[in-house]
Amino acid sequence: MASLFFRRRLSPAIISYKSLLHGGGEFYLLQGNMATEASFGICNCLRKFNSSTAARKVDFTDLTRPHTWYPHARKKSRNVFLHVGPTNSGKTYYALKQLESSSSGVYCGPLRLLAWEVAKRLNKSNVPCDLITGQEREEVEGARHKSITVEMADVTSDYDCAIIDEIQMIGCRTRGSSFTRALLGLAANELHLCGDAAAVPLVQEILKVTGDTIKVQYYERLSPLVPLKVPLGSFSKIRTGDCVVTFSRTEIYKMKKQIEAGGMHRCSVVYGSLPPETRTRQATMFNDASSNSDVLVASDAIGMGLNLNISRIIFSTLQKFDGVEVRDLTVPEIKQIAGRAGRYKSNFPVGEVTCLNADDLPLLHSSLDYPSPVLERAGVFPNFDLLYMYSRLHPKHGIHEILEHFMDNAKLSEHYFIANCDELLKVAAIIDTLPLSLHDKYLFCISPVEMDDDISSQGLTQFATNYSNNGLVRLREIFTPGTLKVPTSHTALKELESIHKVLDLYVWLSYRLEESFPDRELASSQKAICSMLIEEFLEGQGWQRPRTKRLTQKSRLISLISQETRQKF
Ligand SMILES: Nc1ncnc2c1ncn2[C@@H]1O[C@H](COP(=O)(O)OP(=O)(O)OP(=O)(O)O)[C@@H](O)[C@H]1O
Ligand SMILES: [Mg+2]
Repeated sequence: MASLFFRRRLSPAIISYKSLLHGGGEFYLLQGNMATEASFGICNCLRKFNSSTAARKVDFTDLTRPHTWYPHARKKSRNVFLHVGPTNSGKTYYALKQLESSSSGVYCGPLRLLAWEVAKRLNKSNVPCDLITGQEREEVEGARHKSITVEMADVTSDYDCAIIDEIQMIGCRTRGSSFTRALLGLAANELHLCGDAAAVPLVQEILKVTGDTIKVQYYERLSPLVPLKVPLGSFSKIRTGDCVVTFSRTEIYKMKKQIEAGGMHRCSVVYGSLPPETRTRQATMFNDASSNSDVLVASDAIGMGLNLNISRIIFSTLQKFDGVEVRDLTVPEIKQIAGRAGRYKSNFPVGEVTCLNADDLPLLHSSLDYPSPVLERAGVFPNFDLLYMYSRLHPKHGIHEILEHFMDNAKLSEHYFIANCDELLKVAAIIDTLPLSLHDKYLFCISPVEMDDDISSQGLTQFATNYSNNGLVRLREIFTPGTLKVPTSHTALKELESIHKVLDLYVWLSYRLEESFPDRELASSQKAICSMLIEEFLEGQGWQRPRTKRLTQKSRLISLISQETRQKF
């Protein structure tokens, strides 16, 4: 972290000169683990950079050779294994076996929940494994393995073995570039890619220029998935092990209430804006046959790679609002979600899938029969070095203008598209009004903020403003510990979820600007309180409301933590 501060004080000329000399890997600034990957290509540009006329000729928006951005990986001839097949076919299981037997390695997952699951599994198998996500660093003594979210991939370290799970995400509009970065940048002797067969031709094309060897291994489902011919029709037919899928939180709570009103079942809920630790506990409760929750009501937050004890998936709708419009679910989305039913070695060896309404059945059936469309292009995004070098030629441009320029002018090869950065642009528009360095602006832009959530975006604005004014951001300037309460309404619940996001953002920033965001511990303990209060709300939502011993203890714990926190501050 000291290097961050060091770097902020360096003059731009020194940075470019040092990048020139070292050709990448020395500075640690970027997304995830902040590893910069100044490229051979960039280096070639930089060799000319001392001459300003030559610099002006360099086109930093040329992103046609992203494989050259990772000199460390290019020094290796990697053995790449593509494990592809339908859901629940043992792809991740096989790759993890290789990771477990390797001398050092990294698992890169698309979700925090999956990174947690893998770290837990490796540690349980006596393979010490660190957990690293944007907001967590859990280091285990003697660990030579890491389980991380893909954004955290370190492209400057050497690994014996690396896994990128759900590689088809390379085609994702927003996060695809993080998968491309890991694919091109991980310096591993063995690189295992798990996912949908739709990614095979694209990965093969992309890796033609890297000198790696590629083997493709196809997998079959380990247990059957049966599409039902009849719809569920009514919640009175809900059974233990069912998972009802719907896409808005309002609908999730409405359906939970309807199902529980029947008096036969108790529901866990999983959806995107619940704190991840709450999602895991809700899923664990549903998985645990001895708990009183036996039905799951969830959004597509359960859709990727997770192993749940689901017997039957019931789509309440096959449409979702994707932030821009209401649209039909895509074939891969339907398959991913349906694939959560009947997981191999779970309580339900045969999975079933159906819809609530008969009208949706034809689309469900045809989607399950249809192969996922082959991916044609992978996401790519300019790294900080490129943005920075470009900014040196256009010193008056703010980060918004720079990003827009890259979006409009990037040169790409036929296998790539430039990742959508609408969210970054929303932050950039606010951050540009503050007197911050490009690097700091970039950090705030890539931080995990949801700009459409008022509380979350206000939190970010406040953090950035205080940071810019004082260089120091104390959490209690915007948040009074000890004031959190169990929500009594859905509006209050939503507010608490947003407060959790702001605290999560503080923790994220504290890992990157450690001295300026010193209250990580307080933010983490308040985050834990938020999740506990949310869970208490969820427990109180049921058809029975037993004030169990566990609940009372939990309440006591909350008040203890609050007291402790109050004493501390
Ligand atoms: N050979 C095996 N022995 C025991 N359990 C296995 C084996 N193969 C897979 N499993 C178990 O089966 C379940 C599904 O496997 P896995 O998660 O690897 O599937 P996947 O193909 O990666 O699915 P998805 O596409 O949904 O991610 C997991 O719980 C896994 O632990
Ligand atoms: Mg998997």
